[in-house]
Amino acid sequence: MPKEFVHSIKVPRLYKSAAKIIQEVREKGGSLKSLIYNQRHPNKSAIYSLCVKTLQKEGQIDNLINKTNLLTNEPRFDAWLAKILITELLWGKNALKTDCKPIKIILAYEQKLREELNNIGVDAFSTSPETVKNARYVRINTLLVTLKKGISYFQEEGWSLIPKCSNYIQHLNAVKNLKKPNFIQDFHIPEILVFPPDTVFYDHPGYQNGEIILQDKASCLPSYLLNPEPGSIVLDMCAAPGMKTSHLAAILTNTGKIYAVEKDEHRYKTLCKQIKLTNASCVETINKDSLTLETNEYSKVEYILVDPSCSGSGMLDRQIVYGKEKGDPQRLKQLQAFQVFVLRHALLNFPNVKRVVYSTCSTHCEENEEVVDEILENIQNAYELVPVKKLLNEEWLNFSSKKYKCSDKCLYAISDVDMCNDFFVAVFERNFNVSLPEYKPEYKENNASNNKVEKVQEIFNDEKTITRKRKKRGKRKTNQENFKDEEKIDDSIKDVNNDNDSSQSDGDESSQNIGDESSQNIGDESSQNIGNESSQNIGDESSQNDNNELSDNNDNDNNDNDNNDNNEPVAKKRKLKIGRKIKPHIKIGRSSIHKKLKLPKKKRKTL
Ligand SMILES: C[S@@+](CC[C@H](N)C(=O)[O-])C[C@H]1O[C@@H](n2cnc3c(N)ncnc32)[C@H](O)[C@@H]1O
Repeated sequence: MPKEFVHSIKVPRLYKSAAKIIQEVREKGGSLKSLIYNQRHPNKSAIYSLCVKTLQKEGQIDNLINKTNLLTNEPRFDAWLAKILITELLWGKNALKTDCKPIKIILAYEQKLREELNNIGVDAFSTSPETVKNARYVRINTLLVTLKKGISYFQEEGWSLIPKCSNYIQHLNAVKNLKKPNFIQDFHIPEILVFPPDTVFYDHPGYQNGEIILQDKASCLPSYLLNPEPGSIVLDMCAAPGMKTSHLAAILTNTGKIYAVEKDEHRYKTLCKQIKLTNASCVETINKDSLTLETNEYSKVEYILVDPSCSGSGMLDRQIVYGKEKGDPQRLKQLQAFQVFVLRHALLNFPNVKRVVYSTCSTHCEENEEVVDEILENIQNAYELVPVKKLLNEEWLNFSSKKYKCSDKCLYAISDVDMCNDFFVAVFERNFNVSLPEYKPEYKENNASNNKVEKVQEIFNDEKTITRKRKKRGKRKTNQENFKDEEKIDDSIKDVNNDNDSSQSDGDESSQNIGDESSQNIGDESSQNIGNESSQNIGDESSQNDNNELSDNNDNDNNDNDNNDNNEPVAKKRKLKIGRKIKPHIKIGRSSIHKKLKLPKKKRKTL
């Protein structure tokens, strides 16, 4: 081929996509997993491992770029693509084989880069932990397939179920040492199966048709601890993308009712898809701000889940991108104000609620113990904060700090110990002998963000009082008036929420999905994976690329954006053969928790 044609060889799509993604993550704070799922690339796992590796090595790479003057000498070189290609060159296997111009440039710098890398040392400038490796959790969706059948599918695929352990510490050891082909049932939540970290289930037919859900154990704990009895009425106040809602529906065996409320319109659509995919027929989805729910209409609610927007600092995915975050104090205060506000609303405005669970995927006490402490002041004795240790038969290891009023009654999941995401859960139980305290907004003078939320709360309360008075007088608000009220509340709270939503979408189960792949790739196997997958792709993709330039360019344009918080592409309608639908749900032993939570059968009328 004549020389002049060489420059027309395109950069493999894998590298272009990965470069675009890390640019978005760094410049716009985008969620790594969402961005990857929004790609149409056939090998998301390869893109993910390449992006993760690049983000982890970013400090080193920046240093190498400076020392070698790469971008000064090549001013037209895209800096993000340079980072991706350097990663592939230095930490990939047999990488950078294509003859396109950017790759040729990087190869021309290879010797310098390697020399400088030796000078810098391996661990210098590393931005995030490289050893993040959690187990892979699969929740069997008992609304579509029995647990027994779900287990047997994996066994038929060559997996081998190892026996359950007799205590939690033994279980954790078993999970730490889990190697293919072994898997184990979770110690606490029977419908969760635990696989070795380097297991990929994205292409599993059961995942595609909703029979298995890739949900981290930590994210299953809130619904498990809320533990609504079949037939009861549940309110999920912050529902999208619906992982916990669908888990709750499974716990209810699709009996009773779940009101799943989601404020964000886009996320609401994802919620609806997830509910449909998982056959959670007892769920009624509501696209609304749960703070503006007309509580009279939901007066029969017995259980509430409050899983609000949070910093998401406990998510492995975030830790990969940002390292272990200290958290910006001002932002944490804003989040806290919002979290207190929603939780207080749940506890004090639904007269028949028996139990409320509050959860975050945050490691910050500002979003956890401090929220619970503030709430404890408000609720007086109308609720008891239940010691989670007891609910879990003493089989748990990490709890909230004793230096707070909530003491060690709340649960912490700690990734290094519990082999799942970091999570916080508090369980409140109603004491029907004490009437609910009046719901009064507090005004905090020295805290701007709190003021903002308290102001919203005041508006909200004023509106409620007006509504009540109007109702007493037999007057209903016009739709227009209602709309204006919502707007007012919305505007005031917008800033607080906007902040949260980007992070909270990373939050939750995210790690369970691509997260798992990340972990599978990060550790020892990372370089293997990057190497294998990317070099495999170079050839294929560049040839694909040559023919498909348009689709390549439109990578981000025509996406369905089906991803949820976990970045699971939900609602894939393809019906795959595995696992014929099996109607009813098997019985799962939750009686121990029910026994622990001795709830009065008689409900007192309050409010
Ligand atoms: C942490 S995510 C919830 C994850 C969800 N529970 C799950 O397990 O899939 C928080 C969600 O709450 C929503 N949200 C925040 N403020 C809300 C409000 N006032 N009313 C309803 N939804 C809200 C956010 O848009 C976001 O989708």
